[in-house]
Amino acid sequence: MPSTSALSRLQSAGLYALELEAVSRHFGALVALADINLTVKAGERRAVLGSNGAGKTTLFNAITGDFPPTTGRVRLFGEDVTDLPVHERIRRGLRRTYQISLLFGGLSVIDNIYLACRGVSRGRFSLRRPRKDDSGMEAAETLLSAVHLDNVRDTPVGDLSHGQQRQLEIALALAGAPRLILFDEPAAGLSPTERTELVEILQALPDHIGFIIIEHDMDVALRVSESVTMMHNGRIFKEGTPEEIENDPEVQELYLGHGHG
Ligand SMILES: Nc1ncnc2c1ncn2[C@@H]1O[C@H](COP(=O)(O)OP(=O)(O)OP(=O)(O)O)[C@@H](O)[C@H]1O
Repeated sequence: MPSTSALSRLQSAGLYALELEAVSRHFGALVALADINLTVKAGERRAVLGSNGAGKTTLFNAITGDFPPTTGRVRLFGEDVTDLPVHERIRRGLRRTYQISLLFGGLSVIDNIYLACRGVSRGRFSLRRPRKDDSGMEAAETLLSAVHLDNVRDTPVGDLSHGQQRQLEIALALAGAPRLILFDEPAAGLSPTERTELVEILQALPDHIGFIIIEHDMDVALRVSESVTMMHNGRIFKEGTPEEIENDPEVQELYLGHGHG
């Protein structure tokens, strides 16, 4: 993983983690994304906001390749990945979390993280129980702490609270060497205390890991991001700093005034 000084070199060299050029996505006659131009710098933390149906998840699907764009180009770290499958984008450091849980409920917390670490490593996979000095296990222990789950290390995932499961999903997204993570509504269904913990976890991520967060909770979204993209009807409606977006009268009229967050 690059260090912080490597990050500043990348940024001063003008390297973008993500560049979307005239990206659109149609579902039959429905235009879910229309002519999206978006750049995210290496290490940048960006919130994507917008009301239901604005196109936020479709945007994530276009970036990951789950649903490739109908037109337009997607570049990751300077490389055109528009025609590459999902796993090739993962190899290049892209990760995502989903609104629905994809955890192995019968396995322990540490085993879920270990499997994620092994899944993205290039070594041979073994069904034997890992040794303590297994490098995948060391990485898993580090991620366990990063998401504040040390106290439930050996607990079956099915016995975790909803909030702990969301924290575990973040650990899985951190497996390997992520450079850009897409978080899809990580605060959904969390209690106020769990939201505070989520903010702490996201704020403490290493500087070189950039992320884009879709989040209806404005407080969470604005506290963890340095830039904000507002979407409306499949288009980018506004971009700015969290302060600019929060104080923008049009944003307030369109979004904040309608009971979101
Ligand atoms: N697989 C699909 N097939 C058909 N229409 C789809 C599909 N996925 C999304 N859409 C439509 O595209 C539009 C954008 O949906 P999208 O899920 O991206 O919005 P969103 O901003 O993520 O909303 P939410 O906040 O509710 O998750 C909506 O009109 C939705 O119904």
